[in-house]
Amino acid sequence: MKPAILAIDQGTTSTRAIVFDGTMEVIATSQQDLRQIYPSGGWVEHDAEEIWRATLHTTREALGTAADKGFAVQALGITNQRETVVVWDRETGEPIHNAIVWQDRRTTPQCDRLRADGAEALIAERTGLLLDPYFSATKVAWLLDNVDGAHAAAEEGRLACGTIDSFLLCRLTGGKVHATDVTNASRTSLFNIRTMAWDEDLLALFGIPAGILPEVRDCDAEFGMAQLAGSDAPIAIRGIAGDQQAALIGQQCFVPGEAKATYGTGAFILLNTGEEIVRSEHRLISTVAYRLGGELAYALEGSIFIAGAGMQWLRDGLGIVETSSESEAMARSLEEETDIVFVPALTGLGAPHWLPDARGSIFGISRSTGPAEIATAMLESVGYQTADLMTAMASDGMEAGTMRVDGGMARNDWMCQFLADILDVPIERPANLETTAVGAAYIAGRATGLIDAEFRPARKGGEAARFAPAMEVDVRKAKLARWQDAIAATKRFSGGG
Ligand SMILES: Nc1ncnc2c1ncn2[C@@H]1O[C@H](COP(=O)(O)OP(=O)(O)O)[C@@H](O)[C@H]1O
Ligand SMILES: O=P(O)(O)OC[C@H](O)CO
Repeated sequence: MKPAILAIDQGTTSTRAIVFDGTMEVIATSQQDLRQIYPSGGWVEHDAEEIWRATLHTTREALGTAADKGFAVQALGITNQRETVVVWDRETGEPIHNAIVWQDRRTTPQCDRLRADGAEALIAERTGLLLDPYFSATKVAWLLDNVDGAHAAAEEGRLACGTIDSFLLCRLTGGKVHATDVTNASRTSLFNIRTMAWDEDLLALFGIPAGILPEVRDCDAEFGMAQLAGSDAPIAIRGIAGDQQAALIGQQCFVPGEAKATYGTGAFILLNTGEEIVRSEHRLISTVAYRLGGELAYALEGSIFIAGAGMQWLRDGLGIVETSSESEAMARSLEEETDIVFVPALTGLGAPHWLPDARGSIFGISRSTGPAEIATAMLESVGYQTADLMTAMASDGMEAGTMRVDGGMARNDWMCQFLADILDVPIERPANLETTAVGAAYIAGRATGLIDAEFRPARKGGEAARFAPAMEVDVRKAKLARWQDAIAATKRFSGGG
């Protein structure tokens, strides 16, 4: 049997298992959608058991296909939606509640209280993050405060908590390993990105007992062995990274100044800043990019909460598009530029605004507005939000000359061209858009010697697509100005500006 590497990519909307060979060629894939649970306005949950079942199902399928093709998986990398938290019983392994998802806004009041108490500066200084319900700490505190007996159980050491990587790792190792990696830890608001350790002052601030937290390891550490159906032997877990950091690795943005943008449920732009923690003056966050082979790198990040999720809402909520991919033909069908502006603040606004209470708006509609105009405005909103982040990065002295894109929504050629036009930079898209899984497999493959550290997988798999800016300057400026007006109006309407 030939050696192979398995990546588990547990995303917001689906769980994927992808098997790669030593040259990062895809051997087998399996994917299962994940149910979104909306118990109340602004609340978003996932069933952690469903995530676990999907992990078992997809890995079994992918390992089976790989075996049929003569491949035996020898290393496993995990990558995951970040910030989403699970609290579980150490004894039984059972979650005490649904996972609270990164998009969930229920802890806005807690964040407001902490801000009023003047905690924001300390949090920013230690973690590189801002005070926002997006990050894990207030979600964990909410679970401990709202599930019967949880606080006492946590104090007595009977509970464990972690991001999705940590929950899956615990399950995959039969409850033996309670750990996470530096990238996921850096998203919690509890991890000091200078000392690279949990921060006691922050734990006290958020009211979280240290005993429930996982041990933090490098991305390419030894994380234990997984016994999976479909594999004769236990598989070494040798890689963990949050999905956006894994995409940065998968796109090989290893040199300071290199950046990528991933368009999935949300959209996340990460720019490698090397050994330096770059502090943004424009409300971007500093985060850990990776620690690989002992080398620590940081990133500057802009986080957009609604990208593909907007298209999902048009499909599942409004029913005005049948499939996400149909939006491309709809945008092409318009005979002239749309001047409709859609501010998709469906779960608040992320960077650079950070307004959890903001809600969406659509400007400029008329009797002739139909599904195609709305879908196009939704696609354009992704470009405008990206432009805001690129402007913020440039103002912080970090200019990206080109942008490497990936994620499910980057399949949309119309949107990639609009990105090139509105950002006025070339857009590069790799042949394999699953760069998140590539990144996770690359970490595990490199750690086990199955792939060479110098190997650059994004260059593989055929020609990457390139989209060159083609929009007239005046059109671009007018469009960006209209977007800024719409943002200002949305902020005013939401009481934030
Ligand atoms: N051709 C397309 N045009 C627009 N949006 C798309 C297209 N294909 C997929 N999407 C959107 O991309 C998202 C899926 O991307 P994916 O990277 O799998 O997300 P995640 O990792 O967040 O679960 C969905 O929100 C979907 O609506
Ligand atoms: O699951 P994705 O790809 O939408 O990524 C979610 C992010 O990690 C949230 O920070």
